[in-house]
Amino acid sequence: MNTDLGIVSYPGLDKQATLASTSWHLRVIPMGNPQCDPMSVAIKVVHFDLHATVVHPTGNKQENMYWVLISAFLVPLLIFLISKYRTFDVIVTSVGRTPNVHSYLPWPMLVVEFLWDIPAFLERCRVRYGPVYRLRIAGQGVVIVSHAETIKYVMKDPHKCFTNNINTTIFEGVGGVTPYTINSTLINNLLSFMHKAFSNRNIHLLIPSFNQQLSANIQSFACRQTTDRVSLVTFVGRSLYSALSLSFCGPLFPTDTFSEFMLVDSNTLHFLFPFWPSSQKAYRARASLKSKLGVFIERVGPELADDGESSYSGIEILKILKAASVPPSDQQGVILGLMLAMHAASIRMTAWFMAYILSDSSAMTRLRAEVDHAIETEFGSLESLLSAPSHRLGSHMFPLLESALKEVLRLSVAAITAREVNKDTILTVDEHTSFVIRQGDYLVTNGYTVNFDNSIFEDARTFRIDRFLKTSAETVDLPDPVSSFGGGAHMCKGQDFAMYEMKVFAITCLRLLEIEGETASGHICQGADARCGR
Ligand code: HEM
Repeated sequence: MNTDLGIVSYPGLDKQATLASTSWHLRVIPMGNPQCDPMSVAIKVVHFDLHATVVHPTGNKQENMYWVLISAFLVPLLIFLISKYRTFDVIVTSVGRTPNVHSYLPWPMLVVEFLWDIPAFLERCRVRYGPVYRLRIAGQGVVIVSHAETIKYVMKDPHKCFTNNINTTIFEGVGGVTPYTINSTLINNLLSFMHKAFSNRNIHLLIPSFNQQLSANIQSFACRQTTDRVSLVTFVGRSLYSALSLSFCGPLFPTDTFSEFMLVDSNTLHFLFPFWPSSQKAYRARASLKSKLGVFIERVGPELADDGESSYSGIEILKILKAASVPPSDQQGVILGLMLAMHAASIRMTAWFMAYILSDSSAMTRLRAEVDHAIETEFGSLESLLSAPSHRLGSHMFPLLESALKEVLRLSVAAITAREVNKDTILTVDEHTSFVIRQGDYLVTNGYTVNFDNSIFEDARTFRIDRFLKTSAETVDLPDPVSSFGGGAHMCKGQDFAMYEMKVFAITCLRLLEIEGETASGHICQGADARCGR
């Protein structure tokens, strides 16, 4: 059961099947770091359990017991009953109409089945109904599209038939902003500000402080004078979260909000389906996080009154909100919504990257060789790499790393997004097949099918570090339309920075730390064969 539903970072079933079957230890040993006492750090163990951590990154024992009971008895029973008594019919078979997924059981059952395992549900329906089909949930029509070219068309939206309500849903539904406080003009202003701040042209303003914070955070994990175990997501997430928050919002930002943030992110969908059992936990985390953001906004008050441009983009965003008369309590919700975009996918994708290379010792060795070679021949030291312009970390310098990151994104990114249909339109799948899509329906693109399609990607379910490596000096672009960063007007506004930060995290770890996967029994894994905990 997967409850880790980040907005754009849903870890799919396939990775759990291949990587999550055991509990692992990650031994982190700083290499030649004069600030660390090698005797004390060599025994330190950072523990992560891919299944329990990435899928259930947080939660206390009582709540887990609750889930165990539900998982063990009620839910299997429910699923059994659904599959036994529910009949699926293709209601309309005439050309031009979408096949309807029809159930005689009430729609909440469909929602439970959907939330239970989204990729598996979508794949089951695709096999049964084809690349375009329609569900009804609480009276709302939802059309699912699982065809590469059609997804591309929806993202590009050349005839302006689809409206993207996701940002409003996130600000209001997840951030808790009062409905109608923010309009589409304000949202567009915020998005274009984010686009500018995180574009290749401007990230040089962000990266000196980000890189300094990040390498300090990574080293401080390795130098901890304790044998406490932390999860892989925590190791990656805390390091990235505080580095980006401080360089984006300034030194007054409350970095002690990481746990609350992760809880909110993991339960994103539960804000939209409040009946889900863990929703209350998410609501409490959100209240605590927003109250700390409220204190932060109060403390930066004098900076907001300053007419000059702040060196922190987060402060400029608060100025935009203030100028639009958004009340302080709603400013907290907007900031929370933007934080989800900034951190959620990057943290989880970087954690998956670490998990994949820890599972594949030859991939780790090749990456380390590439990093060492670049540092020794081109930069001289890690410090000078970290202060170099971002374009110097491009695919020409780190072709294997770039390919590895693209492969991790292909396998791990949530390839599902939604649009509202604002006028009747025809979706064409091929020259013989097209479907009428009705105004008022929601259209959901299912990119999982495309990412795991063997006719597009050979042996699509396997992690291949050099899949996107054409020659030693060149990487291949992800085949259209499988962009992990979306497409069209709503393409990810932080994609340049996202690639950069994942690279910097990987390079810093590969250069500074000796990292080994180790099974729970203490046996050090030697590549893919060892990863099932034998
Ligand atoms: C590996 C990391 C990331 C991935 C895989 C990712 C992926 C995506 C995707 C697929 C979308 C489009 C959703 C849609 O079309 O409905 C999106 C939107 C967005 N992303 Fe990212 N993202 C990442 C990191 C970031 C970062 C670091 C930022 C920081 C600014 C960011 C900011 C945004 C924003 C503001 C949007 C909304 C764009 C709009 O609606 O116009 N993302 N992201």
